[in-house]
Amino acid sequence: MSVSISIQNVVKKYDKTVIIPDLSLNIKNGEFFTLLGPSGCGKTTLLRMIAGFNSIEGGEIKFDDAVINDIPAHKRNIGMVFQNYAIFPHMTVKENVEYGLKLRKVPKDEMNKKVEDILKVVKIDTYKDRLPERLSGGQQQRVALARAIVIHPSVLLMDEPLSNLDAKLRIEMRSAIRDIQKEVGITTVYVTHDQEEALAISDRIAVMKDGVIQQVGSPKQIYTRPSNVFVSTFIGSSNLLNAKIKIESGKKYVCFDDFSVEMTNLSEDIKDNQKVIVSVRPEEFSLSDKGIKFKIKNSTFFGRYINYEILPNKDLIAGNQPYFEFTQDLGHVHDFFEADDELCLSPNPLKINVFTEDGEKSLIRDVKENE
Ligand SMILES: Nc1ncnc2c1ncn2[C@@H]1O[C@H](COP(=O)(O)OP(=O)(O)OP(=O)(O)O)[C@@H](O)[C@H]1O
Repeated sequence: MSVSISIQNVVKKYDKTVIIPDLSLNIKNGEFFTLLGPSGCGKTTLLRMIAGFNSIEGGEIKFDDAVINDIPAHKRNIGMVFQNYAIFPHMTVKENVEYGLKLRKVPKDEMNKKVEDILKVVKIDTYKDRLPERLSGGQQQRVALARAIVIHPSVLLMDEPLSNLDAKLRIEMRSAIRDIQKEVGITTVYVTHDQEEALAISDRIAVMKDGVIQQVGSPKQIYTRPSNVFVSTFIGSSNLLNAKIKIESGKKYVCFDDFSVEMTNLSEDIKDNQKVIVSVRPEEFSLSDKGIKFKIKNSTFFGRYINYEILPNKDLIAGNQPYFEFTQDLGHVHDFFEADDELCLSPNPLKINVFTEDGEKSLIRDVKENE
């Protein structure tokens, strides 16, 4: 039986070093939930706390209503899939998948049926008598997945399961994993530092930094309405511009040098003259007669679109990004810009995000840190 996971005020320390100071999170039953963040932010540490491989120095973790802090890993009924497939090399595919059921002393007929079924679900039934050395990386990861889910775990935990696969196979496997998870319906916690993978695979994502959750939301919420500058730059690319708020006759504007755009979704408490950071995604700019002036530094042709590295007036550059980006879809475009060309770009006021000067808080109405 799949369960919900409630994590309340958990603390993780290694000796005196605090890795997770105080973290709370609720994961719904059947949900595909991803922990996303840069290397060292504590994703694996948290996953191992849920699994029971790491001690918990404060707070509690519950599966449904039961506190599991002191329940040993082998009694938590979890399935795990790791980056290095961790399947037994001397056993066939079928034997690997049977392993957990044999440990649980499942009767032979029932075991055979379960193994046959799961091998079909993960689409490796035709290789069932092969040894792992004769399987591709993707097929080996399917075996690891089958072995994890055949025992009907309450929770499936996956730690960077696609890291060892090449780019094309990663894309193929991430949709396979998503389909399989939906079919079996097991609550899944997935760890990755790959933001594109997280966007493609998850129902919800928690973005972490230094052991602290920055935002929880659906991929769309996190991408379109990040709750702070860190999330906005960690997920996808964002151009960060210094700007100032102008309020005139009840209308609110974001001003960049001599160009301004009216915004209708800024929060109520925003002040006239307030300094802000505006984050604009490369696809949220459009060419315009009036706009922010940029100079082309470089371009990269991707076939379907072209990506320009561009630079504005240096007073507008917030943070230390070496260049800005502007993406042009090539569907209707025939002329390309060259290095040193100048252009005016207008940001789309419905799409851009506005943050406090310190980058910590969104100033867009109704942006939530936790949904
Ligand atoms: N056994 C340990 N003893 C001491 N410190 C540890 C231990 N395991 C992890 N850490 C530290 O805890 C922090 C978080 O590590 P963790 O592996 O959870 O990060 P992560 O977000 O999963 O990173 P990655 O994406 O690189 O795997 C790091 O600073 C790491 O050095």
